Amino acid sequence: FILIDSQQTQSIQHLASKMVYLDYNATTPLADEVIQAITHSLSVAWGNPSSCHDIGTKANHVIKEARQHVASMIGAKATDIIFTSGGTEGNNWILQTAVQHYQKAFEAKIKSIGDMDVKRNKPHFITSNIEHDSIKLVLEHFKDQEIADVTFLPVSKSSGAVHVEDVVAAVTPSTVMISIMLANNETGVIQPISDIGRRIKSINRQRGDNQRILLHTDAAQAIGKIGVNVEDLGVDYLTIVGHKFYGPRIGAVYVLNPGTSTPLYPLFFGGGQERNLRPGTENTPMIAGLGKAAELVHINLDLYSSKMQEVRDYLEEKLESCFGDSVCFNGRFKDSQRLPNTCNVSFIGKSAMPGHEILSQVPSIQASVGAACHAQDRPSHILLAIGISDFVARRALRISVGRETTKQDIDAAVQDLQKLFNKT
Ligand SMILES: O=C(O)CC[SeH]
Repeated sequence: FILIDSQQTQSIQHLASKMVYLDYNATTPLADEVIQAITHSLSVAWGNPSSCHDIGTKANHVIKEARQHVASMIGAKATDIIFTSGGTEGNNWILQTAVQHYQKAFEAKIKSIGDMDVKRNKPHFITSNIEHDSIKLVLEHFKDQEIADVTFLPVSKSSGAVHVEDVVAAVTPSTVMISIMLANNETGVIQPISDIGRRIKSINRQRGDNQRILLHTDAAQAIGKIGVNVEDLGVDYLTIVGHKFYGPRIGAVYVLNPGTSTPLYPLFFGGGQERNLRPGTENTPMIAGLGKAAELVHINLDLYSSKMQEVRDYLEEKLESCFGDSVCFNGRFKDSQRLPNTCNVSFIGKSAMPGHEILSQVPSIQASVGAACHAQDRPSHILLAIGISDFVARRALRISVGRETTKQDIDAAVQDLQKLFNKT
C-alpha cells in the first residue's frame, strides 16, 4: 500500500485536470504550416540571400515571397515591409527615427523662425497610458533624458480607449509623432486609430510636408484577430509581431515609402540588407515562417476571428452563469470594440483572492493576470488606468483564447475554477 496525503491527492487531481492554455495574447504556438515552411527553408534556402549564385537566389526568393505575404496581410506594398527581430525592435526603431527626423526637419523650421535655442524645442510625442513597455519605457527614457517631451494621454474610463479629441488637443508645433497601440494586450480594447489618422491628415495639410505629424500604431495584438489595413488606418508606421499570430519570434515594420516620403533611419549599420535600412544577414527560415503565418491570416482571418469570438463569448457566458455577481469583466465597454479573443475578468466574491493565487491553485489553467512581461503579483497598471479599483484589479485574470480553443476547454477551465471557489 502507498499512503498519500491530501496534498498529494490534490496535486494528482490537478495533474488529472487537462491543462488548458488560455494565454494566447502572451504568445501563440507555431501553426503546423509555419513549422513546415521554416523546416523546408532550413533545408533548401540556407544560402546567403545576398549571394548571386543559385543557393543565394533561392533564399532571396523565399524572403521576397514572405515579404509579399506580410504586405498583403495588411494591405501594403511589399517595399513597405522591413523585417526585424520582433516588436520591441520595431517599436524602438520607429520612435528613434522620429527623434532623428525632428532633428533634421524641425530644426530647420525652428531656425527659420529665429529661435536659436534649439535645445528648448525638443520633439514632442503623443501616446496613451496603456501602451506596451516597448513604447512606454522608450518614451519615458526620452522624457527623463530630455530627448523629447511626451504626452501620455489617459484613456477614457468609460471606453478604455483614447479620445480622438484629446489626441488633437495635445498637438503642439513640436509634435513629431503620435504612437498609440491598435488594441490593448490586457483588455483587448481597440483604439480609434482610423479616426486619429483622418484628423491628423487634415492637421498635416496646414503643417507642410516636412513638419507633418507621423502616425504609428503597434498592431502586435490586433493582427490575426481583427482586420488590419494600413490605408484604412492612415498610419505611416505599423509594428508587426509574428509570435502573436502563430508565427515565429521575429517581426516586421510597415513604413509607407521608407526613407523617401516617410523617414526611416537605421538603428545600426553593416551590410546592405533591407536596402541599408536594417542590416544583418537575413534570418531566412524565420522570415519564411512569418510569411506563411501572414498568408494564413490573409486567407482565414474571418474564420479565425469568428471562432475565437464564439469561444470567448461562451467563456464569459459560462463565468456569468456559474459565478453571477462574484465576477466582473474589465474591458467590456458599450462605447468601444475589443479583440474577439480576450477576456479580462475579476473574481470579487466572498472567497476572492488575488489573480496570481487563483492561477497557482488551478495549474490546469495556463493564463495570466496581465502582460507576461509584467510582475504578476501586483495590480495591472493598465486596469488601474481604465478606472478599475485596486481591489478588483488585484483579482483579475487575463484569459485569451486561441484558434484551437474549444468549448470543452472552457468547460474544463470553468469547472476547475468552480472547484477552487467551492472549496474555499
Ligand atoms: O503578455 C502580453 O500581454 C504580451 C507579452 Se509582454
